[in-house]
Amino acid sequence: MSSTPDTPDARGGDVAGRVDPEVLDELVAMRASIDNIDATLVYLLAERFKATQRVGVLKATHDLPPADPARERRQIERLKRLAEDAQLDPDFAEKFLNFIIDEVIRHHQALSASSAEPAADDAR
Ligand SMILES: O=C(O)C(=O)C[C@]1(C(=O)O)C=C[C@@H](O)C=C1
Repeated sequence: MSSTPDTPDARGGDVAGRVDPEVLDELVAMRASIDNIDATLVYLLAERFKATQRVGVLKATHDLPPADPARERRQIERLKRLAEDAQLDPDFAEKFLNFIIDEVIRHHQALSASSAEPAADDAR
């Protein structure tokens, strides 16, 4: 099942039987941690998209442009500084944020387009 992390009998997957038990133990422990981190990322992204969905509705309702490049620049500079402090590659942080923002802008554009469509009753 996709939401089930590795079970003990699936320990190590491809490398089980090919490495020392201590190495396998560490690999399995690190994979358990990775499973938790990936789950957290999914929850965090879900919350972020809930917030941006609401922003998209506000923008569509009040005729605001889907993208705000100045806000994006400030966010990217801020996250690059945070990434450096956290020893994460700042270029990767920038690419990751841009990937998410591009998706958000697509959602905003779709909302604006659908709110600009005349309602069925108005199409006479
Ligand atoms: O803050 C906004 O205005 C948003 O629409 C959110 C967001 C983002 O995902 O961070 C997305 C698009 C904008 O260009 C800027 C930022």
